[in-house]
Amino acid sequence: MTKLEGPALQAALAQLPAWTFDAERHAIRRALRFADFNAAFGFMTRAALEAERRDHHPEWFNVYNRVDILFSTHDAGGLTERDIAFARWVDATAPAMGAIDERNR
Ligand SMILES: C[C@H](O)[C@H](O)[C@H]1CNC2=NC(N)=NC(=O)C2=N1
Repeated sequence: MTKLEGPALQAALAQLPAWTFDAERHAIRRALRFADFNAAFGFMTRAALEAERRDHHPEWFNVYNRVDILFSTHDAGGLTERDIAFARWVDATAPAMGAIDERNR
């Protein structure tokens, strides 16, 4: 899987307005907030099963109702289409489970 660079990277990021690009990590981040720990962990459980299915795993951090997600393809040293695809899954799944973006608080 090729690391996304240049115009291909810009085009991919343009499809993911809810995510921020971390240039240092060559990764994307999204900070979610749920109603409570149960809702946050429910999302994480679904995401964990999805990660296993994809063989593609997030770096993430959870405290109570917050889930901070970072996607990067470790084997490629940066962002690939696999991260973009999983980010789209998060975008389709998290709002339906009550998530809102942490910065909108
Ligand atoms: C052996 C195994 O398939 C690899 O280590 C996979 C597992 N999950 C992974 N997840 C992520 N985010 N990046 C990887 O490079 C990666 N590699």
